[in-house]
Amino acid sequence: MTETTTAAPENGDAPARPIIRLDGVGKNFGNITALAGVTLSVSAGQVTCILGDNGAGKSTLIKIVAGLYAHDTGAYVVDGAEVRLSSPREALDLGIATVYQDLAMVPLMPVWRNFFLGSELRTGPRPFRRLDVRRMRAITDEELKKMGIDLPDIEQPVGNLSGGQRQVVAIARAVYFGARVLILDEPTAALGVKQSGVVLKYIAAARGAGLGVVFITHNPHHAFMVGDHFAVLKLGRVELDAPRAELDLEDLTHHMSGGAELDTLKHELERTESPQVAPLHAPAPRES
Ligand SMILES: Nc1ncnc2c1ncn2[C@@H]1O[C@H](COP(=O)(O)OP(=O)(O)OP(=O)(O)O)[C@@H](O)[C@H]1O
Repeated sequence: MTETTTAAPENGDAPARPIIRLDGVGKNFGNITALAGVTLSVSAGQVTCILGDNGAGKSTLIKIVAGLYAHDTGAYVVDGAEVRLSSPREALDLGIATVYQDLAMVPLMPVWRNFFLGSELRTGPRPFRRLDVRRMRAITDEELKKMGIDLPDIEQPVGNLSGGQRQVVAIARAVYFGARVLILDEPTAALGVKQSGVVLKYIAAARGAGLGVVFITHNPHHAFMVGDHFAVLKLGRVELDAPRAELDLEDLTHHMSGGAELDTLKHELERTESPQVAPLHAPAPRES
């Protein structure tokens, strides 16, 4: 296989204690079971990919991890202690940051302003405190450079950036504000090949900075470029849970494309082609 990968090197060391562990987690909405018995770990310096089709339960899972939903069953463990989060703020305080697809950015505001959105730095004595524009610009510039992101002008509105660049700014922002776990909700879903590559590169950079990354995606190719561990969700359950060493891109694609179901369907179709089914004949020409 010629696929280039940027996965973490396997060094044979015993894995460190995970930052996050879900143990048999379930969530119901009325009589709909969105998740059931989900067990999953996220460790520092590792990219955990969560794949699944529409309705598989990916959003519900990240909303539990991000503190938006409380789980109904099982345990959510952070740094070895069981938690029950009741807001995204609590998740952030534990170092768990989520970058959603819509990114929560203000398109007309400059890049540096979006970088500090909601956590602006201020200067001067009360009650005359004002935004510390100089320091926010300098930090944004420095942090983007640290991640290897080269934007020509951090004064430009964030809406002028490409989708991939905006994702990358959001990743750098989460790293700067102390994330230990970064949850990325389908960051490459709306992007072309080149822009997806840019985002995948910075997912690898976040892992390189020691973060535990949870990468939600529909795309097994993207997952396999950066993933250290893969979980495929199906109808709310973990259908496949494997470290990189135990599978290849073909296995992952097979699982994602409903490979097992397609195999069954193929066999059923073969059986249907039996002699009981009368062959079709062209109607005899009508006599005039
Ligand atoms: N707030 C809700 N109320 C009722 N049912 C819900 C709610 N949120 C999710 N569900 C149901 O739970 C199941 C899992 O949905 P979820 O959105 O987590 O899947 P998903 O994998 O993120 O799908 P997609 O890729 O389409 O976003 C689906 O059957 C969905 O209809």
